[in-house]
Amino acid sequence: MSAPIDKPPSSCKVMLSKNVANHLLSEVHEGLKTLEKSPHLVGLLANNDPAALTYAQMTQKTCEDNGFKYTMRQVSRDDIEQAILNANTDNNVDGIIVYYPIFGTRQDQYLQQIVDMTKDVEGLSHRYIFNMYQNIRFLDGEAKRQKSILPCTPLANIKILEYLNIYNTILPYGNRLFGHTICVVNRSEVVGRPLAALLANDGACVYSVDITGVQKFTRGEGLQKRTHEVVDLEGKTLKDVVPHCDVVITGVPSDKYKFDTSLLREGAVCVNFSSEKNFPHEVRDKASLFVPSIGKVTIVVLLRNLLRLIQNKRMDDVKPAEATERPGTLEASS
Ligand SMILES: NC(=O)C1=CN([C@@H]2O[C@H](COP(=O)(O)OP(=O)(O)OC[C@H]3O[C@@H](n4cnc5c(N)ncnc54)[C@H](O)[C@@H]3O)[C@@H](O)[C@H]2O)C=CC1
Ligand SMILES: Nc1nc(=O)c2c([nH]1)NC[C@@H]1CN(c3ccc(C(=O)N[C@@H](CCC(=O)O)C(=O)O)cc3)C=[N+]21
Repeated sequence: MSAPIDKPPSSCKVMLSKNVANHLLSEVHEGLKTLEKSPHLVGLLANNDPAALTYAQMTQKTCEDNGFKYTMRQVSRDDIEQAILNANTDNNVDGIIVYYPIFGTRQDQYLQQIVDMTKDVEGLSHRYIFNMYQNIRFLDGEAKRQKSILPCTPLANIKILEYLNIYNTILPYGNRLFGHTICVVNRSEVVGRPLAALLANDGACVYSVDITGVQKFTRGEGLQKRTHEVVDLEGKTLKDVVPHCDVVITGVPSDKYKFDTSLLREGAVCVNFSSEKNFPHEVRDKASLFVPSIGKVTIVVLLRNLLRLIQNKRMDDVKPAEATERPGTLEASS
C-alpha cells in the first residue's frame, strides 16, 4: 500500500467576516452610548425571496443582540408604497430597509426614491448615490459635520479591505488604495458598480467585470482627478485583467459559477460577497488571504449607517441644502 501523498499546508489565511464584524461592532457600541434610546430599524418585506427573509432574520438577531430595536413588517407588494410612506412619517422609526427585488422592474427604483432620505439606511436615495459617484463625502459642504451615507454591501467590502490592511494608512484619506489593482466580478447597480467607483475614488485601479464586458475605473494617471473616470476595455475579458490584480472580489449570484483560480496572481487577496460560493476550494493554493463571505459585516455596516443618520439628524440645525453640488474633499474616510 502506498502512503498518501500529503500536500504541503496552504499558506492562505482564511478570514471569516465575523472578525471584521466584531471589530466594527465595537465602534457601533461607542456610538450607541451617546443616545438616549435604542435606534429603531424597520424592515419591509414584500417579496417571497428566501435570501431576503434570511437576511432580514439575521439583521433582526444582530439588532437585538446589540441594543437596537428591529421590527419586520411583511406586506403584500400592492401595499409596499403605503407602508414606506407610513414608516417615513412615524416618529418612532429611525431607519427603513426595504428588501429587494419586489417588482424586479423600474418600480423598484421608484420605491427606493420614496424612502425618506433621513431614514435611508441603505444609502439608495439619489442624493447619496450622486455623492458617492461624485466622491462628495459630506452633506453639509465645507462644514463637514454630516457624512453622506454609503451603500451597505459596497461599504462592507471596503471595511474588509481596511481590516486586511490593504488600505495604506500612511497615505492621506482618499488615496489609500493607490498602487492597488482590484478586479470586481459583478457590475450590478446595487453592489458591483458602486463598489468599483468607491475603490477607484480611494485611488485603486479597478477592473469591473460583468458578462457584458470589462471596464476600467481610475482617478487617472497619478490620481490627478478628484473623482473616478471609466473606460470600456473592448475585447478584453477576465483572463486579461485578473493576472494584474492583487485583490479579486466576486459577487456572481449563481451556484454554477466558479472563478478560475489558475488566473490568480500568487498571493492575491480574494473576497466573495455573493451568497453563493464563487471561489472553489483551490483558491487556498494561490491566495494569501481569502474571505469566503461578508454578510455579517454588511449587517453591522447597516447599523453603523443607522447611527450616522441619527447623528446627522441631530446636527440638522445646520441646513444641509445646496451642499450636494459643491466639490467634495478627500480628507475623510468612508
Ligand atoms: N453579502 C451581502 O451582504 C450581500 C450579498 N449579496 C449577494 O451578492 C450577489 C449579487 O447580488 P446583486 O449584485 O444584487 O445581483 P444582481 O443579480 O443584481 O447582479 C449580478 C451581476 O453579476 C453579473 N454576472 C452574472 N454572471 C456573471 C459572470 N459569470 N461574470 C461576471 N459577471 C456576472 C450580472 O450580469 C449582474 O450584473 C447575490 O448572490 C446576492 O445574494 C447582495 C447584497 C448583499
Ligand atoms: N435592500 C436589500 N438590500 C440587501 O442587501 C439585500 C436585499 N435587499 N435583498 C436580499 C439580498 C440578499 N442579501 C444577503 C445578505 C447577507 C447574506 C449573508 O449574510 N450570508 C451569510 C451566509 C448565509 C447563511 O448563513 O445562510 C454570510 O455571508 O455569512 C446573504 C444575502 C442581502 N440582500
